[in-house]
Amino acid sequence: MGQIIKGKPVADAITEQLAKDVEELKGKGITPKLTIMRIGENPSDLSYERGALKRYAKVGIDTEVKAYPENISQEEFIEEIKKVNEDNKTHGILIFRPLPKQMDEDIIKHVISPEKDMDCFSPINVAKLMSGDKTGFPPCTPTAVIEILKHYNVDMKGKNAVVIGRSMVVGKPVSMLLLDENATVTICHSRTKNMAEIASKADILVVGVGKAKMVTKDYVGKDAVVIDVGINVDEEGKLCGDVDTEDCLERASLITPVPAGVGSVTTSILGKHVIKACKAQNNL
Ligand SMILES: NC(=O)C1=CN([C@@H]2O[C@H](COP(=O)(O)OP(=O)(O)OC[C@H]3O[C@@H](n4cnc5c(N)ncnc54)[C@H](OP(=O)(O)O)[C@@H]3O)[C@@H](O)[C@H]2O)C=CC1
Ligand SMILES: Nc1nc(=O)c2c([nH]1)NC[C@@H]1CN(c3ccc(C(=O)N[C@@H](CCC(=O)O)C(=O)O)cc3)C=[N+]21
Repeated sequence: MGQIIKGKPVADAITEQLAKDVEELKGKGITPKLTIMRIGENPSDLSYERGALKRYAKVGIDTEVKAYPENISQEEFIEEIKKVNEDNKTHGILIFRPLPKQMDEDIIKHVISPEKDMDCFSPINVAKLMSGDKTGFPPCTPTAVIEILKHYNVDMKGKNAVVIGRSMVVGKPVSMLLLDENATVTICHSRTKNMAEIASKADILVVGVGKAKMVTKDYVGKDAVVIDVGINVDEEGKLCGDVDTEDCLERASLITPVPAGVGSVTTSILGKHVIKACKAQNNL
């Protein structure tokens, strides 16, 4: 019988270090600041925002939310990003994605300043992620996956890692980060054949698909570690992941739950990025 591994202890360990880093910066007269840019009122954006505001109030990271109406034009939004880029008090920027349909992400991604881009939106940070350059900012959720594996002492070196999903938000970046940890990585997607068979060969299975409880025990090899990135709502309106946790527990060794899994670590990684940006911008 496997064990459920929660995100909270991981998030708490990171937050403890964050509080120390903030104190040190404040001793130098610097207050780290994050500006969140949100368009509309998407529930999953609001959930992330709530989590971030709560955590940063505790550690002392100044957090400003700039909320815009759903129908803001691309031109206006670009002007707003430029203003925040130039705001000397702001060290980090988070723009919630996906953006509404009147926006072209392939245009907007070039506007955000790479030094302030906390979630790998800028092509500069994407390139740094691909080349393993540690001066950039990898996206927070994939980084949270790696931090959870490290926290629970899961050895990645030489292990078979299977990632289901290939988006720029979850699947592709988490695959690159696993590769950096010397795992042997296989990426599955909607056209993959025999997916359960491939997945069941994994020592580490990372799932970011967006399909409630899609991953059942036939995807899970004996004693595999399963990381569930999905955030979905089930038939009863409850939050659930992409993994059928109950079903998979009999074969897996460790499984992250949803809620209280990867999502809760994402906000602490974002805080870590803000500190890193703040230090870099102050030549520390
Ligand atoms: N915990 C957190 O902090 C976060 C959680 N999430 C959650 O993670 C999940 C994934 O998000 P995101 O990557 O943005 O989603 P996208 O919809 O952008 O990507 C989904 C990926 O899954 C693949 N896929 C879809 N259906 C299947 C299937 N039946 N079999 C195999 N692969 C499939 C798609 O393949 P193809 O490319 O072929 O279409 C695609 O690569 C969502 O539930 C989202 O809510 C997202 C961000 C943060
Ligand atoms: N550029 C960008 N990057 C993202 O990573 C991104 C995004 N846009 N848009 C929205 C989605 C959603 N998302 C969540 C992150 C954490 C929680 C989280 O902390 N969840 C808590 C519950 C928090 C609560 O609801 O109070 C939990 O799972 O336990 C939720 C959702 C990141 N996303």
